[in-house]
Amino acid sequence: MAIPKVDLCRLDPSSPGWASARATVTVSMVEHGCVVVACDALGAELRRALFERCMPELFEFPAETKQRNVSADSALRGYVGKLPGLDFESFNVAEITEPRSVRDFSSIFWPHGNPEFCDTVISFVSNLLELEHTVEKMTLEGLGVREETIAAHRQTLTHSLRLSHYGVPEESKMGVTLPRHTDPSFTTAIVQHEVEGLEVQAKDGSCWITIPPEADTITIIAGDLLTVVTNGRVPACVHRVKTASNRERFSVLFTVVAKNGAVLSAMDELVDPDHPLMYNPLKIDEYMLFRYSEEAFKLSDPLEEFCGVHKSGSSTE
Ligand SMILES: O=C(O)CCC(=O)C(=O)O
Ligand SMILES: [Fe+2]
Repeated sequence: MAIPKVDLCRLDPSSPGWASARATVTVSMVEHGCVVVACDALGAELRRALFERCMPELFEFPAETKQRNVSADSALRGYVGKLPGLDFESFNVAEITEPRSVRDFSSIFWPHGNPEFCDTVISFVSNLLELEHTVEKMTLEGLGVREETIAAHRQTLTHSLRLSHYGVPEESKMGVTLPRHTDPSFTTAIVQHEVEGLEVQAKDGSCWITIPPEADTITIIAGDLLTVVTNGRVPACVHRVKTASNRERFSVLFTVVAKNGAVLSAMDELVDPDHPLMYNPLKIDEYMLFRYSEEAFKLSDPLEEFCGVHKSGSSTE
């Protein structure tokens, strides 16, 4: 099984192909909780600058330097070092659409500046922001959400960047370098480069579907927060990283998350007698604390446990 690829190259709402692309994006998001798009968001030169120069240089710095990528909000939004049994490390930079955030991050490593790094990341972010807007608009419009609701939803969003490095997988782990999970985001755009890894679980849980690292494609997966606002129409994508070819791997992720203090609830258009409310309103600060707790790590569906109507309905009766 493969996830079909949707061509969004040179497409805007006035293009003749918009409506059919929108329908395909919506079906893929509803069926798989993800969509693979062919797009011109990343040219060959931007890709090379990012993956062949910026990423290797960044991960070569010593651990003491890397650990200076922290966040005022929460340690979870900074550098995640190698955990026992997991040769995975990652930087997370919050509020990435602010050029100041890119410069502050780069100055940890290059106190005298690194214009190539900053320009590469700023171009990447601006292109991915546009792509993410398009996919979000298509998905929500395709589900029948009104323009005003989409505009109000945008006010709750902020964006972050995740730069990840995976070492050669241990033999005992069968190539799995990041175990099965969903993301606590609205959406995550995942850019792979040359080395395979991303796999999404089929809706019925029967198999893992490999997303090949093709140069012109970007995968956008739905996280828990999109499930809440779409009242369960878009399932959070269950995914993992498995590099069967046992190679080192880099990936870059552009993540759409909720602003601190946001309270998310299902969009009005998506709740009706045929689609009763599935999730109670979710306070993002509380959810993030819960998601990174030891308790939540053990759960197969932390969102349902946290705010599922079915679950809390039965416990408060
Ligand atoms: O590297 C990838 O392809 C996906 C990483 C991922 O799922 C994550 O960091 O949450
Ligand atoms: Fe993920």
